[in-house]
Amino acid sequence: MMPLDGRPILTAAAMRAAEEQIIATGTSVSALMERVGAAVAAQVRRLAGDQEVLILCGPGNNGGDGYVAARLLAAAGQRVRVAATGAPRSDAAIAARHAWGRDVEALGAAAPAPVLVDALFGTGLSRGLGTDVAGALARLAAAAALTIAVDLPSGAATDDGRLLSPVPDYDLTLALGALKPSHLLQPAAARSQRVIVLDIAVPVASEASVLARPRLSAPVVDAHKYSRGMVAVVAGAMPGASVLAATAAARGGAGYVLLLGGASDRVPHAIVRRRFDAAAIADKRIGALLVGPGLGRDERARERLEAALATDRPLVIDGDALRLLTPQKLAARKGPMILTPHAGEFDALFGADAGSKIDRARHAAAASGATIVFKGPDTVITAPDGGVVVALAASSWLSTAGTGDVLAGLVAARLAVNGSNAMPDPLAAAAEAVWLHGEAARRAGPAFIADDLARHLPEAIAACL
Ligand SMILES: NC(=O)C1=CN([C@@H]2O[C@H](COP(=O)(O)OP(=O)(O)OC[C@H]3O[C@@H](n4cnc5c(N)ncnc54)[C@H](OP(=O)(O)O)[C@@H]3O)[C@@H](O)[C@H]2O)[C@@H](O)CC1
Ligand SMILES: Nc1ncnc2c1ncn2[C@@H]1O[C@H](COP(=O)(O)OP(=O)(O)O)[C@@H](O)[C@H]1O
Ligand SMILES: [K+]
Repeated sequence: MMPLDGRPILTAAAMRAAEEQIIATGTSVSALMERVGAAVAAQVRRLAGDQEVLILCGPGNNGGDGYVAARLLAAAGQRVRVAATGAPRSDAAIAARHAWGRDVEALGAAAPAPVLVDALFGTGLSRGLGTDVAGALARLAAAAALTIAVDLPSGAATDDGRLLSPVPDYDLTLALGALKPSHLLQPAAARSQRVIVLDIAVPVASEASVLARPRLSAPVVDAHKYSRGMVAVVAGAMPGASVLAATAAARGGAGYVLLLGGASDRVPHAIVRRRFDAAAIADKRIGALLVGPGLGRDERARERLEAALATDRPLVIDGDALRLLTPQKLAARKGPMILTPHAGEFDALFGADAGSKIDRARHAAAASGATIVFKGPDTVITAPDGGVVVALAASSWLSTAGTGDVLAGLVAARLAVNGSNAMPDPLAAAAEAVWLHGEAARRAGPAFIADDLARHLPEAIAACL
């Protein structure tokens, strides 16, 4: 099965536009539905074996896909029943219902089957399911051994990961033609164990794609410690955080890591310690200057942040520093910047507006001129020029103190390494860091602490060489 890495992510409107393009070139909606139904039926047949299949059909084209799949499964000898919310409404779904030609049970009265296929609602869902429909779906899903959603779990909005009504757990979602934001954004993404994209020969393109394993290279043959990429980490009130970040920067591929102004004595010997002063952070060899982890929010923190902003060095801004800034102030600064907020820091800096995590991160990048790593179980990376990368769910064991400091150090390392070869590409650097962070967490297994994570970074890098 094709991996999801690097695949485009389309909103409901973009998917509809792609479908309309195909329809405009002479493919009918029914022909497209036949293609979808066949692809769905093939997956169901592969997984169901000789178990009975119950397909739930809604009123729109998602339901139409269900009727087509039912007909093709029955023709192939599969035991299959159909239950529906009512009569189909779209022309293509009406035709598909007619072609099925067999009994259609009322959803509320339908008996369960071991394999449940949800073709109730897809990208056309406009509100939560009624309580009767949601209740029947929950009952039938709970009684099934295998649950499969066609395009999207019914009740999940397409574009922002919201659940408009209660959504049961699915073993598999068959995304039609392309991934939609809710296949990656929480809480909707967590409703399905797996997602497979079915190719329905609709050409799809998008500025947004799934985070892919980066291709990295070993240092060039004549590399030296400064040419490899130099990171300077500004320390502050909580020295442990800056040590975690500096350690991650060193293990994340930087050739030289400076820790400026830290009070901790438990620092790896490879990390060079210096007093913090304006001259130290203006060093032209610094490929990325990190400010924020453990910085504090006192007067000294403000001074250090101001000094960092005043340099022309590529900047990574995390943690406390994000609480001391405004988007306008960032927009006024020249030079590459990457911000790594979690949800609380994001809301404080950019406002707790409504909208999808992707749209909010996109607006934040445009408003600040910085690349944004909007962290969480569904990390979204956006660049001011519109590029968007969304990470697949990483290990939930990352929800432990200090892993954000590790990520910030890693982002700085990748920015410095990336900038030592060419013009820095902050989006690529941030994407590399998020991927390596997730991979290190996967390799660290359960119940790791942030200190352990940095130790797994070299293995994660090795997987990209
Ligand atoms: N477009 C194409 O060419 C192709 C699309 N394909 C497939 O179609 C899917 C999109 O189809 P779709 O646009 O018909 O929407 P769909 O998700 O079936 O539901 C819309 C219907 O439900 C209704 N409705 C909405 N919410 C409701 C609620 N809570 N409770 C009750 N009713 C509700 C809504 O009416 P409303 O009441 O909102 O006016 C409307 O009648 C897509 O996911 C893919 O599976 C493929 O076959 C390839 C070709
Ligand atoms: N449930 C989760 N699943 C996957 N990744 C998570 C989860 N919770 C947190 N993370 C990741 O762990 C890191 C936590 O960062 P942050 O909240 O800044 O923590 P801290 O400030 O303690 O270092 C981020 O990279 C975030 O994306
Ligand atoms: K569905």
